[in-house]
Amino acid sequence: MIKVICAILEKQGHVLIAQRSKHMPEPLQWEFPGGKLEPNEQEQECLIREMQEELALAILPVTRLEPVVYTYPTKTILLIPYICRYVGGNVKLAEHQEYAWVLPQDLPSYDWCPADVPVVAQYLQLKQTAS
Ligand SMILES: Nc1nc2c([nH]c(=O)n2[C@@H]2O[C@H](COP(=O)(O)OP(=O)(O)OP(=O)(O)O)[C@@H](O)[C@H]2O)c(=O)[nH]1
Repeated sequence: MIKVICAILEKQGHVLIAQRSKHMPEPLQWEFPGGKLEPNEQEQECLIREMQEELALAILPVTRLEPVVYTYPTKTILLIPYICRYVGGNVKLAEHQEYAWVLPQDLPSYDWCPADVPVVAQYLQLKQTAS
């Protein structure tokens, strides 16, 4: 099973989401940015590296959410989300087609990678409980 770490990056009440390019698996679907855990890498370390490589952003992982297992036709992934704090930088896209800073309540209206749908639900549930 492939472990994928993704960031729910919060900044000023908005959350960063990214659209996969048409050349990537799951083309044009939206995701929480991140990537595959490399051998001998800690989850938080992976996320910090991926956010720098893919978006030129410095972040700090804060809260680990419940991982989601999802089976695509050719692979099974374990998607591990972290709520993250923005530290610095301006978004510079290296791989994605598009990005957006969106209000939490608008998250469900995007065309998500299927593995992310329960992550969005979990995040909104957590926000509701916290407020
Ligand atoms: N980064 C990220 N990947 C996700 C999410 N949801 C989801 O299903 N994935 C899947 O997890 C897999 C690994 O993500 P990745 O960004 O490192 O993968 P990739 O296939 O583009 O990388 P690669 O070309 O280096 O193998 C992809 O198949 C991607 O579609 C998500 O929210 N964030």
